[in-house]
Amino acid sequence: MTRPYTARDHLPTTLMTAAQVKQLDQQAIERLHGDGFELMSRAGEAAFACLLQRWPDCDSLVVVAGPGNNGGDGYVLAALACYHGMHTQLQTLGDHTQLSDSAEQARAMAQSAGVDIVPWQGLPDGCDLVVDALFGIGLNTELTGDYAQAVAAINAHDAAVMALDIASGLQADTGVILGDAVRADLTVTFIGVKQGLLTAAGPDVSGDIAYASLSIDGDLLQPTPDACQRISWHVLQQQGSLPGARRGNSHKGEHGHALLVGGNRGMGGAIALAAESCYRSGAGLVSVATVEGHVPMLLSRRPELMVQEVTSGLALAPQLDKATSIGCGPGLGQDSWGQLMLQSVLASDVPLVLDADALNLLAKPQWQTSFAQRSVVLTPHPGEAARLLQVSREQIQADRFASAQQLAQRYQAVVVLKGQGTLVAHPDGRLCLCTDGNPGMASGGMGDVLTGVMAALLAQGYSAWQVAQMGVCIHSAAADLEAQAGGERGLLAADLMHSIRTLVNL
Ligand SMILES: NC(=O)C1=CN([C@@H]2O[C@H](COP(=O)(O)OP(=O)(O)OC[C@H]3O[C@@H](n4cnc5c(N)ncnc54)[C@H](OP(=O)(O)O)[C@@H]3O)[C@@H](O)[C@H]2O)[C@H](O)CC1
Ligand SMILES: [K+]
Repeated sequence: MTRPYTARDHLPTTLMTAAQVKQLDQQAIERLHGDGFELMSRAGEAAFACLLQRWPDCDSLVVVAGPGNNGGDGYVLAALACYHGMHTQLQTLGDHTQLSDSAEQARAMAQSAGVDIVPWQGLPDGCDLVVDALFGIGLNTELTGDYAQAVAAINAHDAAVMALDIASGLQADTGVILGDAVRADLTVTFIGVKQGLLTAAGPDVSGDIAYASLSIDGDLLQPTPDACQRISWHVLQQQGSLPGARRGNSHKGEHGHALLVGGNRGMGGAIALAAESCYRSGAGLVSVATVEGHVPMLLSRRPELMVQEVTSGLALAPQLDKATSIGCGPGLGQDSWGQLMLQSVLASDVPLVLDADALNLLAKPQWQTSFAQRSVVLTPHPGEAARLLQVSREQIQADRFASAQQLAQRYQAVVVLKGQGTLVAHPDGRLCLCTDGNPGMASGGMGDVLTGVMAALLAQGYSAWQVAQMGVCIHSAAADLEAQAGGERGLLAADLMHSIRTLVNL
């Protein structure tokens, strides 16, 4: 059994915004007695080392350098490539007479190394590698004019692409693309891993990510309380934060009793998936409250389940009394039955995970509530999040970090904002980003499986904050293991069950 470990697991667990990195840049430069060129040289050297490791046979490259210090990094790298005997051309965009002192020194270094420095003229055929030194964390508006043309030319060229610090066009804080963005095979990011590399469009354009601290003093790299933390199954396992194997003398009563509410007419599969993943995640007992007609299907699939056909909120009450956690939403529907079920669930104080139609009902004005005194996890995808905040899906995705935090604040619950680079937000402002997961998860039922995992962990007594992090990482890591075994396309929600069981025991 391979343990989940992705290419992102070698990255630091503290993620940063552009402002936080800029502040570190300045502090580091102060400690270098104002010598910004020293730091820029280290950036160019680190990037060149990654180039040699990734493309040892690279013989010719074109560096596309912008008007700022990202361009400065490019000049340093070009000089090193030239010293190394590579055929090196550097094409400049923007007014190079406006270069900072550090970048001016780097330009002089490239000139003395014999780099062929010319204004932007398009990319020659036959070069092995294009280095994107157009923009880094100073990008502040959409790319236009020559910059947009250069990005399009880089993306159209058949050479490999290495981005310095961040793919140009990608917004460092949100992972949103400003107009267009370079699509890199490798991004070498400096000093701090920008949070935008790992969510929204970041993973689509960054390629593999290498991190270089530039040997700045360790005390500068200590995580700040408001920094977003990177999590994964591997990270949680290293921290000893996963359930792990059970003690010998335990019995089912100790592992909680989860109640799953949903499976309206025509949606029995959703609650079946949630119920099975709940058992597979270690719940001692799992009950299901659903509509008439689903009992045979559920019991034939999972005879261990206790299934009740519930027709009213009153009939749900005995189930609620016995439960140590509730998962409400998979296949719930928004008709009168679904509303009756949600009404009873909200009236209870049992730890709760809400998903799918439970969230869509909660978003309606007449359902508005908050959960300050209850252990609750909400698990919206961007569309459900948009309804919960009465904004558009585009607005949610425009700044996923802010959206997740707004939701947590608004509902006083832990929020899982699903999607590429799933985010976990706490009402007190804490924020995590999960780097496990893959596009194969965009298939029906994956959210139902996650609800079951979370209901099981809540039933076992973990806090909502622990449950959200563990649940997301176990669920995504299981999907990674299944995708590695059989491919992302055609990955089905039910495929995760075996790996979920394995990952809660490792
Ligand atoms: N010594 C250091 O600080 C180190 C920095 N590193 C590298 O530097 C970049 C950050 O460099 P910076 O100069 O702040 O900005 P950029 O190079 O990313 O951008 C250049 C300037 O371009 C302007 N800009 C922004 N957006 C656009 C746009 N859409 N179109 C045209 N021009 C744009 C902007 O200037 P303004 O005057 O408009 O603000 C930018 O300043 C960092 O990413 C690292 O690569 C070293 O790595 C470490 C040392
Ligand atoms: K760049």
